[in-house]
Amino acid sequence: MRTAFSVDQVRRAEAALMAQLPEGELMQRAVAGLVASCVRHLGGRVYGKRVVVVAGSGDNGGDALYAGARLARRGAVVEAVLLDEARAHSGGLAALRASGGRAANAADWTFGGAELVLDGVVGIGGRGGLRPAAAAVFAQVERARRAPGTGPILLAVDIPSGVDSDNGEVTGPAVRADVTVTFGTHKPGLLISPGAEHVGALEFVDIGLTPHLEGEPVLQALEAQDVQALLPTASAESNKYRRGVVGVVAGSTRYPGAAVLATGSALRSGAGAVRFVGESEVSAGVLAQYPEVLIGAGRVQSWVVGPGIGLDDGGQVAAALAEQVPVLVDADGLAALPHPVHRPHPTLITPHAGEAARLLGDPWTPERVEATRLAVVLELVARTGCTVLLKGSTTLVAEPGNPTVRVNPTGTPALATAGSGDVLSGLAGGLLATGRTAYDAGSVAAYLHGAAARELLRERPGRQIIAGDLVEVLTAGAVGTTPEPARRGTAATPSTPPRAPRSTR
Ligand SMILES: NC(=O)C1=CN([C@@H]2O[C@H](COP(=O)(O)OP(=O)(O)OC[C@H]3O[C@@H](n4cnc5c(N)ncnc54)[C@H](OP(=O)(O)O)[C@@H]3O)[C@@H](O)[C@H]2O)[C@@H](O)CC1
Ligand SMILES: [K+]
Repeated sequence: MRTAFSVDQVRRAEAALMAQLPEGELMQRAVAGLVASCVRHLGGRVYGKRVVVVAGSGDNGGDALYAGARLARRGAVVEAVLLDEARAHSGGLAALRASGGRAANAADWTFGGAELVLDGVVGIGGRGGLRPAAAAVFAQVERARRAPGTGPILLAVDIPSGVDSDNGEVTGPAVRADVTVTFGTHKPGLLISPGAEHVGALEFVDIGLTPHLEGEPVLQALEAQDVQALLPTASAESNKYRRGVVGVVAGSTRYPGAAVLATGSALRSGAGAVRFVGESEVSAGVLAQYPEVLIGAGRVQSWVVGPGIGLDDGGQVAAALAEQVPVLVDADGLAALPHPVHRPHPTLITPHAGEAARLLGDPWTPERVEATRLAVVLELVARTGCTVLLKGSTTLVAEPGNPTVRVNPTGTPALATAGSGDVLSGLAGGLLATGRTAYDAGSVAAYLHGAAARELLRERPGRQIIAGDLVEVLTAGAVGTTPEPARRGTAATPSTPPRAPRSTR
């Protein structure tokens, strides 16, 4: 499980650890890891390489300047761009100069080419977007990166400057890195969109902070082995009723496909059986595709209600909520959700940004939801009393009474396709029938759903995924539970899901 902690938690842990260490030791640990990463990204050869260090006035700038100094000592040609010379990190700047590096003021600087650019403008002390001087520097770097030929690798120190560490919000210009090297713990802003799209490949440097991090993490990201452990296992005495029956109320004559997709993925969720309830024409379509489905009302261990049902004038949502079993409400069903929901059984809702905005009401818009996803998922939990899975590029799952939000690391923009949400609902609803909590069912389903898409993209890069393909590859337990190697992101293609080479925190 990867976890992420707030700036406050990091600051307290840092103070506790620093009290045990000689002055400057912690920063030098961070710098050592940073330099190792720079060397790797320079292809192992530093001598003669041109490195630009963009340094702000805090310790993030200090990290970058010390790294520049070490690279200069190994023969790199290092130029520091200082955003505020008078306030630059004095130790770092002195070290850089002593190692033969040059320093320029941002106002007088023009980019003359480099193999590597370090973003040391701000780290966890940053507030808001890049200020104009820093924005102008990175605009030059961006132009060089977009020009034909090989532009520099842009490596962010701790967090891409302009991204809010605590929540991934980006309220102004922000660095879009190829690589981010983060220290001590992951920060929520590295894992949640839109910030996550600025990170590139995420690398983690252990500086010994972990034992000092107190309180619950802000975020958890399941990893392959966590998902494996949370999946239902069929035992020798399993039968379909023991493994759980999931009831699906989905589709309509207008949207018959939603019924087929949600049922198909529910069948592959690990539940023992799927019961479908819907209009007779729609039921016939489902049965034609999946003869193993039970048709019509009956006992279930969970309900999925909402995908493609259209306007819920028949009280289908209310009827499901009245039963003594876990319920997942999605899509059209969300419009009929009487909230706050008061029931003693797990209730999972799975809105996308538009549905979330509608649930929250004025002045929320889908754009505002996308920009402030962490705050939104927590607000939805508070208002509805449900476990909430907020769909999107970095799907979040939050539950009442738990301060830790789960973020899904396997999402891909390729999942933004019609019917994809219906597949997710069937899968999560099926996991609910097997006895998983709403929190686990939602986060495991999101993981497998994303992993299925990645599987398809691996088979045929660039393919257009259709929801039916996802159903085909979704075999809970078989898909997406093998870790992938870290990949390098680029500015043009937003970050691959963060995967740290060495990481528990
Ligand atoms: N914690 C740890 O365990 C370790 C931490 N380490 C490192 O320390 C970093 C934290 O350093 P930090 O506390 O000095 O803050 P930092 O991020 O450099 O920013 C503060 C400065 O930025 C400025 N500023 C603010 N917003 C701005 C903006 N939008 N645009 C431009 N400027 C802006 C603000 O200026 P002001 O607002 O006063 O004008 C202030 O001067 C951390 O990320 C990591 O890299 C490692 O060395 C070791 C282990
Ligand atoms: K930075």
